[in-house]
Amino acid sequence: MAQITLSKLAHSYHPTPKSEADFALKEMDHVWQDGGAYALLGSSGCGKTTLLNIISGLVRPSHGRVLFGETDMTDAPTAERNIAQVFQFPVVYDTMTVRENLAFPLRNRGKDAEYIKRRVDHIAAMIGMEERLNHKARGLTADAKQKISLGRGMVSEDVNAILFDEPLTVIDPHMKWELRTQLKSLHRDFGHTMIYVTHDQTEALTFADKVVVMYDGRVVQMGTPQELFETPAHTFVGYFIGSPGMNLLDATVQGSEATVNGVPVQLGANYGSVTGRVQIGIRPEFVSLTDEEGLPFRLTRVEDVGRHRIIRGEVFGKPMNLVAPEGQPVGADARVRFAWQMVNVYSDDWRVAPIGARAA
Ligand SMILES: Nc1ncnc2c1ncn2[C@@H]1O[C@H](COP(=O)(O)OP(=O)(O)OP(=O)(O)O)[C@@H](O)[C@H]1O
Repeated sequence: MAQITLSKLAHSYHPTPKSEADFALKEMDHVWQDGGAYALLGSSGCGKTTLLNIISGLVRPSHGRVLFGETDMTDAPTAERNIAQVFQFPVVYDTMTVRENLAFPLRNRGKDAEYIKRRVDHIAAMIGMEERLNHKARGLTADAKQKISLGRGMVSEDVNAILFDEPLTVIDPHMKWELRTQLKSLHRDFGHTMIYVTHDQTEALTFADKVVVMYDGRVVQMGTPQELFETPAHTFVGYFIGSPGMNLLDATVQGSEATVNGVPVQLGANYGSVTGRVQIGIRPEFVSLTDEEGLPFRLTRVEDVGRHRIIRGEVFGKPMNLVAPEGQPVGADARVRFAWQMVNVYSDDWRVAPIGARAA
């Protein structure tokens, strides 16, 4: 197993890239810790698959280096990298049995028959295929085949990393939950470095210790689920993580006070003088309705979602959602106020770090 370092890594599929827009991956420097469970999250086309394929060696980066531990692997072929990769759709050998498919990576690495049998039996139990080990893969359903692909990805104990590219897309919802739990326990037992690509934030947040959010070819934040929730580093993280996402309002900020359309809003820290396009961000969980001072709120809709309600509306024409306890009355001329410790400040979409504590 190995720590993976991406050093000044960038990738363009154009032979002669002319501007940033020609890069599927913009320059990045990141270290993926040995043994970490990472989820790579972002909308379609943001570069997730490109990044995985660069780590596994299927794509050679046009710029920068990839290191495993201290070893430069940028030009090493896939076979030398000792990485297992599971794709969105099954890759199985139809003429082989389930057992032969699962054993394939171990045979390739010259493991002995007894070890192979033990590992294959163990993995077959994890993916619920013990009964079908001697069946040919041909004729199995797509979801059974995908379980074999997953099993084959997990069968080697000594891989540098296991990369999963939306592996549960074709799996039925109940089995999805079960397999995700299995992956998590596999990670606990063997401590493989795992990188798991998904569009789905629930999948990402339940699987990973660290969630890596990509937007437009960049990693915009690498953090724990709590960090992504409390201090989104970019407005995209605020919007993408959470349901509903973070509320954003244009503002001016001076010291520990923001002003939104002339109305003052307290902040939890001192930000000095912030320039650029300044916005304040607040999660719906930290917004409440008030009869006292606050920002004027125009209600548009109330959704009952089990134990709480999502109250949707507007503040100065901009969307403002809040999560409220079940049954909370909403007045026609309500105001909203924010838990000021939980307000974040953004300049040109990036979070601004406070420069000190708020003045008493
Ligand atoms: N082989 C290729 N040749 C040219 N452009 C490509 C190639 N593969 C991907 N791209 C482009 O690179 C960008 C990033 O694509 P990538 O597949 O890495 O994104 P993704 O986040 O994995 O998307 P998805 O979630 O839809 O799979 C996209 O603009 C895509 O069109």
